[in-house]
Amino acid sequence: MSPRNETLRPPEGAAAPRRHPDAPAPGELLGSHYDECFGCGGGQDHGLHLAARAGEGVSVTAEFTVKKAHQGAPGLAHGGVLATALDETLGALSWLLRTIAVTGRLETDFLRPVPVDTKLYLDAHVTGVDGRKIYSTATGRLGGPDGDIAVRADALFIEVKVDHFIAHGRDTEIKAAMADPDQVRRARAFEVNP
Ligand SMILES: CCCCCCCC/C=C\CCCCCCCC(=O)SCCNC(=O)CCNC(=O)[C@H](O)C(C)(C)COP(=O)(O)OP(=O)(O)OC[C@H]1O[C@@H](n2cnc3c(N)ncnc32)[C@H](O)[C@@H]1OP(=O)(O)O
Repeated sequence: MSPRNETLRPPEGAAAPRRHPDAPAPGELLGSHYDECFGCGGGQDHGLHLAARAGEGVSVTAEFTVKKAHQGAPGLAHGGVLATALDETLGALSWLLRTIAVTGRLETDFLRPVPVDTKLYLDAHVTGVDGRKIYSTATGRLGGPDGDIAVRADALFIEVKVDHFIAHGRDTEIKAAMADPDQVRRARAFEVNP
């Protein structure tokens, strides 16, 4: 499905996505980029605990089970939580590019309601790269990786350096992250030239 919004379509001359030679192998679990991340971190009780795996090329798959804490309407997932699942899955593509990137735009289509306790099967891939701009798309399906599409998104991520987080993050958390060798290792795993 091609993006409905022109600004999310890779422009003429954009480069084809290129998997970094040191990217995790297809099938490898990517792990969390930050333990306190609401999308993928183990340290957030009500977080999504989304688990992503490297796919072929510049693609990932991920799974997320909707919990009681994620409701909007009775027994149904909140749309913002579903958008977060898509955002997090798209963010995981950074591991394959070995580029740190943040979401600039995220356009989400909600096609079916998603009940509590449902497992959402997500996949995402990069569609093109234009300088710092990374174009990508994701879907979330019900029942299995080939099930009906419940949600989909097109996105534009923008490449940033670690300095982006150091400049904008709250001091307490940045200091703690910088003092944690495991966190520094994870940040470096995203960057070709840290
Ligand atoms: C050692 C300790 C340190 C810790 C390290 C931790 C490691 C963590 C590792 C990995 C983290 C990954 C986390 C993933 C989590 C999931 C994803 C999220 O939810 S991310 C959060 C939500 N997003 C934001 O908070 C962005 C907020 N926005 C910004 O900060 C800026 O706007 C930013 C960086 C996106 C761009 O600002 P500019 O000043 O750098 O660059 P400009 O010139 O404005 O944009 C560059 C190009 O992109 C276009 N652009 C930018 N934003 C756009 C937009 N919204 N729509 C269309 N185009 C846009 C511009 O038009 C420009 O294009 P032209 O080069 O002129 O062609």
